[in-house]
Amino acid sequence: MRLHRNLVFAVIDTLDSIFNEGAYADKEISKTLKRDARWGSRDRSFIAETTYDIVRWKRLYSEIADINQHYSRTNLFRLFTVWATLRGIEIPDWKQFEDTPTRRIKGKFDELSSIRKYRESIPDWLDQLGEEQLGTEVWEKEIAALNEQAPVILRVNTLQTNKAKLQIELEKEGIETLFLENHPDALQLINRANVFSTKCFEKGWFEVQDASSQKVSKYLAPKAGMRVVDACAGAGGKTLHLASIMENKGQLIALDIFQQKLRELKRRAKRAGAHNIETRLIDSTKVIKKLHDSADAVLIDAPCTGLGVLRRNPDAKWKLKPDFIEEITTKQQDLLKDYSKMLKTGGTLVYATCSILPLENQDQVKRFLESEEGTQFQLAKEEKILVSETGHDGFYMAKLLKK
Ligand SMILES: C[S@@+](CC[C@H](N)C(=O)[O-])C[C@H]1O[C@@H](n2cnc3c(N)ncnc32)[C@H](O)[C@@H]1O
Repeated sequence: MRLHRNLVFAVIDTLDSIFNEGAYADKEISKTLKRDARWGSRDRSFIAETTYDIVRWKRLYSEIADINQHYSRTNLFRLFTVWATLRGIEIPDWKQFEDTPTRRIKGKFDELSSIRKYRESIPDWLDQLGEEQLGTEVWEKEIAALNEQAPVILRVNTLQTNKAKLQIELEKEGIETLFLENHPDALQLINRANVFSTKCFEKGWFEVQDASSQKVSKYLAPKAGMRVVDACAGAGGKTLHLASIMENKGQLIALDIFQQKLRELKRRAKRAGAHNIETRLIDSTKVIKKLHDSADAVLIDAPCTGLGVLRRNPDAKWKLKPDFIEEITTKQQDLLKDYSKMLKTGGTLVYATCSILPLENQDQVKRFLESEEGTQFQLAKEEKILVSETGHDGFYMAKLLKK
């Protein structure tokens, strides 16, 4: 592979924003990809995948390249050199690479590979927490699986089409897919491709959504005609799925504390042809109080560490801080106590996270059931999904019934 100057510079600029300005990798990569309309699909995937790789392996590569914290442009080129050398890519004789030692990279890689925190490129505190929470054997498998690239999975929008038709139409647009066993609405791409530029996407025939995430709305299993609340709806990944399960019938109330996310949800709902969604911004406690004792089903897709989706957001390894764990677990418990009040007697509550840590999952549900607010609920079932066992994102979901 020959390295092209403008693509390598695009990677370095993107890393600079992510490591030095706190930008989110996915957003920064999308921004970079808009920079040059002449870039073809190979160029774009080089930029995206190389950036993600270097973000994912930041600690390991920094240790190999002897970089302590400061990510100057010279140091970013050093990280790039480690990435390229480990892949057997020849380093060009540009002046930016003059100070980047290529000798000993492979030797240092082998040496560091015996130490988990370097091999898996993870901060000490997170490595310890993962081990404490899951046990050594499970954690080792899980963190290794979380460092792999995730497949692209689509959810067919059954309001517009069906899986077989979508597969045929995508094939006509040059995109081959597979059905996934036990995931009735899912199609997995055989090769990565920019699905957002397809006609099928424009027509609202699918959304990109991991297979584990697709299980959450099915877990709630709302019926057409019900009143359903998606309490942490964000930009609506699960709301749109709920609307299609409800066949556009009944009332689906999507809540969030960010107006901007709800605006994006509305835009996506229009494309998907989902007509039964009403968005409401939580700007005071009144919004929730008004809904007390009124819903047949409530989904709390809670904010969390996102440790189950590290394959897609590897920068979370560096952005998460130990203090956040306490903050987020307190918030999750408050959400369970406050938002469960929206359910009617006999209603169904699903609590879900994209985390693999018991302290955000089963421990939260147990604590809730032992609290005053939780006495009216009973646990019907729960499911823990590990990437190492399923190949799909790490998730947790619990179904609770209001007595
Ligand atoms: C895991 S994300 C939701 C993802 C979304 N359900 C989806 O499937 O695309 C959690 C969401 O909770 C929202 N959130 C944070 N605090 C909240 C609160 N107090 N009440 C409601 N939503 C909140 C965040 O803005 C974020 O959109």
